Amino acid sequence: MTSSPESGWAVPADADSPHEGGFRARMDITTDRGGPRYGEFSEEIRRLMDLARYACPTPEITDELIDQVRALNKRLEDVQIDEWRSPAGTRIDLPARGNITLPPYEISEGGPDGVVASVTFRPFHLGGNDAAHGGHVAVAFDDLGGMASALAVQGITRTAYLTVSYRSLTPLRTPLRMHTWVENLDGRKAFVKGTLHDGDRLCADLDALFIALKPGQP
Ligand SMILES: CCCCC/C=C\C/C=C\C/C=C\C/C=C\CCCC(=O)SCCNC(=O)CCNC(=O)[C@H](O)C(C)(C)COP(=O)(O)OP(=O)(O)OC[C@H]1O[C@@H](n2cnc3c(N)ncnc32)[C@H](O)[C@@H]1OP(=O)(O)O
Repeated sequence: MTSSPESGWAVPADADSPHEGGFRARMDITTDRGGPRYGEFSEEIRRLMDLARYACPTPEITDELIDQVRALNKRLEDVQIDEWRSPAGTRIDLPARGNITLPPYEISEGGPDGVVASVTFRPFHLGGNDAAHGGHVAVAFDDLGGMASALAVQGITRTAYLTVSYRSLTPLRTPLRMHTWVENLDGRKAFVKGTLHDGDRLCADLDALFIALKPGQP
């Protein structure tokens, strides 16, 4: 029997939710949701994705894995909550705020000169030829560009456009340096630039516009 893909999806926000338009009425930045070992849990999920990406199981092992993953999914279905209160995305003590859907990064600088982070694309971010998928590079730029603009406007911003130029292959399994900064702030518009380097080699650069949301703006 296959499980429905919708089961356990999208828990709607309730009356206690801090959600208000595109803003978080309360910035619920946490370091304790999911417990002290939540980072280890996230890392095991990434490892699962890495191993699954390159696995070639026998039909018998596929049968066995389906049962095991279904049991894990059933356990996770029991602890679903809305996006505003899940540890993934709000655990600022963990790589990429604990958000397992982002390429894991660790921020070393964040301020008026923008954001500097070490980003490591994992085996599951493979595009081809042992290099990162360009879409995943754009995801990292979107998040860290969004962070640079949020710092500059002191509020939540949304991507209006995002252009990535791929200058050379982006390696997997290698700590890379991503820098994003606001080049020009014009009212609600934050024009953001960014670079991604492997040592001295430029892998990609960013040209993006982020717009500060108005209070209550959906
Ligand atoms: C819970 C706590 C978590 C803890 C977090 C800890 C710290 C948090 C800190 C920071 C956050 C961290 C990271 C950030 C994370 C993620 C970033 C990812 C962001 C995204 O991934 S987000 C999804 C993709 N994104 C969309 O889904 C956008 C869909 N879209 C819209 O929502 C609207 O379209 C919007 C809002 C963009 C604008 O709409 P609007 O109505 O507000 O404004 P309007 O249209 O009037 O534009 C105002 C001025 O921008 C110009 N303008 C607009 N668009 C333009 C374009 N494309 N090109 C050139 N100019 C443009 C206009 O021409 C005008 O210019 P002017 O004022 O000069 O006339």
